[in-house]
Amino acid sequence: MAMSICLRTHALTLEARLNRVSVEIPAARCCHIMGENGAGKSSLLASLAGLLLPDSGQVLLNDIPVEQFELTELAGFRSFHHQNELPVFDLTVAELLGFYRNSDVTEAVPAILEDALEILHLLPRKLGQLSGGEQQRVNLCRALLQAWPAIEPGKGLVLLDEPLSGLDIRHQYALVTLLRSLAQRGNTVLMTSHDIQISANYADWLCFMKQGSVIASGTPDTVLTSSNLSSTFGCEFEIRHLQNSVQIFVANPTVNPELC
Ligand SMILES: Nc1ncnc2c1ncn2[C@@H]1O[C@H](COP(=O)(O)OP(=O)(O)OP(=O)(O)O)[C@@H](O)[C@H]1O
Repeated sequence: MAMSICLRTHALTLEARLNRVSVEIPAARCCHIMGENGAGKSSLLASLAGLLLPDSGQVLLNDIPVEQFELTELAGFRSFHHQNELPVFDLTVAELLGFYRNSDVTEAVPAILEDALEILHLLPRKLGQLSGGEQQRVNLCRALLQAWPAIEPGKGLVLLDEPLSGLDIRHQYALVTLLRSLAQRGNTVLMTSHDIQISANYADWLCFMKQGSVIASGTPDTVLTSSNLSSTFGCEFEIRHLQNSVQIFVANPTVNPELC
């Protein structure tokens, strides 16, 4: 297997966003970061990408401080997908992807990406005329295409902020299956997620955040507990283990009784 990328942070601190976060993300795994709104997931992801400088602490990428990499060097092997970032101007999908596609990539959309994201039929369309979910798929394709020469042989780092948001259920499952297979090739994949059910079943590694801190991280069989879920999200959960999957039920959602 190609050498894969490992990420580590040491006491990463960013005022009111990250509070001395020390966490290790294993190489060649698909890691899902979970937590309530404002927990610090996007801030951690952007710091790991080398795009957000901490007030103190460090991000190490294969044991090298991330700030020692030139941004152009990072862009060659690291994909970064933000939420809602498609440009508003009047480009077609083909024109946008053309800007980001590395010249080593010969296909308009590599087959493995097309299988999951279904982009080809959208190529002639204007960006401003796409639905929200179509825009999200194009945006994900753009991020992966940019570093595809590194990702294809399993040497990439893929960081995606809420990639499931806006996708229909079929595309959600197609995407998490794609991401798991990219990790199996050797890529290190990290994504934030609000879908506990999908993350419980498709992550190799889970990271739970609360109020700027990582409160648990590890393989699902070690950290996917009702106690960790309850500390992270502030409601009660029941976890049922089936033969090949895990089902999560919210046992006691915290809502205003007057609304029931
Ligand atoms: N650019 C910014 N400047 C200052 N504070 C910010 C900035 N962006 C986010 N924050 C704050 O930092 C904290 C963490 O935000 P972050 O976006 O990392 O959370 P998140 O876990 O990704 O949330 P969500 O699930 O809502 O996307 C929040 O309190 C947020 O209000």
